[in-house]
Amino acid sequence: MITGLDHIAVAVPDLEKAIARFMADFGLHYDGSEEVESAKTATAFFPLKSTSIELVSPLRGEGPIAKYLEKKPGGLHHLCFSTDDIVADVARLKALGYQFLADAPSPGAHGCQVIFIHPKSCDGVLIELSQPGDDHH
Ligand SMILES: CC[C@H](C(=O)O)C(=O)SCCNC(=O)CCNC(=O)[C@H](O)C(C)(C)COP(=O)(O)OP(=O)(O)OC[C@H]1O[C@@H](n2cnc3c(N)ncnc32)[C@H](O)[C@@H]1OP(=O)(O)O
Ligand SMILES: [Co+2]
Repeated sequence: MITGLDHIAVAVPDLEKAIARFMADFGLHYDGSEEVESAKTATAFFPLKSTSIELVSPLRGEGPIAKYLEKKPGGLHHLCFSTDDIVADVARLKALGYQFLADAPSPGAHGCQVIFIHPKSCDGVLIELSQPGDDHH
């Protein structure tokens, strides 16, 4: 079931510039970057008490964030909820009529299994569900 808010994602055109901004201007702890090949997205995380800010950026100019940035200079991109049983939550939400953007969870950052719900299923907000991998502490 949903156990918490895993992260809020901000789409940025220039990941390095945004990392420097969140470190220098907002004093957040930069926890490293990760290029998620399967999602064609470059990510950088700034853990906060019990959640994180995730920066998401095109990977080599490609991926869903590239498309998103064609229309907007950047912005709040998605909410990600942590779950301790992503398969059960997908089945439950599908039965409630939510449209998922994939048939099954796929690898996300930090070895998590993730899946997305179409914005039109949730008042225009893109929702991600994320289940930590086995080695997640
Ligand atoms: C998984 C690695 C990492 C992690 O946390 O571990 C990440 O979070 S990676 C993040 C990037 N990956 C994704 O976003 C995957 C899911 N996203 C998608 O499949 C697409 O971006 C999708 C389906 C949300 C939109 O696809 P696309 O842009 O090709 O379609 P449209 O432009 O036609 O958009 C359809 C409709 O949705 C609105 N839209 C698009 N993006 C968002 C958004 N982030 N939040 C809210 N609404 C969004 C768009 O404006 C269109 O609305 P309409 O009214 O029809 O114009
Ligand atoms: Co995310």
